[in-house]
Amino acid sequence: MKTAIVTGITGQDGAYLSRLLLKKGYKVIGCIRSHSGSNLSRLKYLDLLDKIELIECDLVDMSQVLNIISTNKPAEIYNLAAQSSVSLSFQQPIGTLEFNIHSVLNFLEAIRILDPAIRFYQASSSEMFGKVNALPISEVSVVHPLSPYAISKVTGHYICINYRESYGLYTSCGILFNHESYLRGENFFVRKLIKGAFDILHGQKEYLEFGNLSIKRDFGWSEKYVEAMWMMLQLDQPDDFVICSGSSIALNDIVYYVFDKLGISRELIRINPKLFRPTEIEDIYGSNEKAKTVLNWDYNMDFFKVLDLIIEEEARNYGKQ
Ligand SMILES: C[C@H]1O[C@H](OP(=O)(O)OP(=O)(O)OC[C@H]2O[C@@H](n3cnc4c(=O)[nH]c(N)nc43)[C@H](O)[C@@H]2O)[C@@H](O)[C@@H](O)C1=O
Repeated sequence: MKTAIVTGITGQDGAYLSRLLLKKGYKVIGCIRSHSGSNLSRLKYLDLLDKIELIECDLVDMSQVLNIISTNKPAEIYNLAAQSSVSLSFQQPIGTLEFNIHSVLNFLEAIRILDPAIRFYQASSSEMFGKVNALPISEVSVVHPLSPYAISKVTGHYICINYRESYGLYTSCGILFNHESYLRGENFFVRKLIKGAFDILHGQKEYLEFGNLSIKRDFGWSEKYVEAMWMMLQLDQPDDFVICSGSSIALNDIVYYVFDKLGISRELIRINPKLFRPTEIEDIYGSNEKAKTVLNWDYNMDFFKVLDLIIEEEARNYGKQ
């Protein structure tokens, strides 16, 4: 039985990836910040809590990273832990950069010292390409980060490439575009919209406030995206892959779709300039050609279908949690 360590296991992707790894017969070890302070609701929702092992580990503390690897001897490590909010990174640039960079570096140093055969997956991000100069984005597009979060992801990405090229480590980076589900945190746009719309339906909110809705993003379905993470680490050679749907949608159209579908008046959509970010990507979408041909990953979900699925799940669970 192979052991996989998953950092960020309490998040949307961590929960779905753990479920996938368990189905494939792995022993799954999750790194958490602390037993008392971690939000285990997603793992509980997917009924994974008694099937995985959770270990407290401060990922910016090298000795703890060395310890978790030497004790558990993983074959694969999936590094999903991060301060993942672009918006928060503008308020907490130092904390974001420190955590998102040092955690990667600690893992790769620990792997280099303890067992260079361990395969490492890094969660890179489409945000790395912020100031877009050509679309669609591919694995060789020029990076130009527009936020502290994006800078931290560019740095983590290149640390992985450098450890691959300099030390021969097996490091693969998944460059994931926005991907959503019912398990997405409520501070992210799509879940905020759908949960908020149900709050309006149930009389808990009078209206919803958003930032800039005139921009476009490439959105997909989280459960399919985590499959690509696992597929990457099964290749003979490490490599980097863009994981995306291949087209972008205007945020306005997403909001209208959800409000219209639930029969909520569009007049209850408010724009609050305070929610605008200092810098914003106007339009971005990627090419998943390499993932489809080299990885054999398939993706053909229309994002409005994804919205339908999240709405159905919200409807089933609203008020229960
Ligand atoms: C690929 C990337 O994907 C995610 O980052 P994100 O794109 O910042 O995600 P989000 O859902 O917060 O924003 C999506 C868009 O929606 C706009 N927007 C408008 N109005 C509101 C609003 O009211 N709230 C939020 N959150 N966003 C809003 C916002 O300005 C942005 O353009 C993370 O997983 C990240 O870790 C990652 O790597």
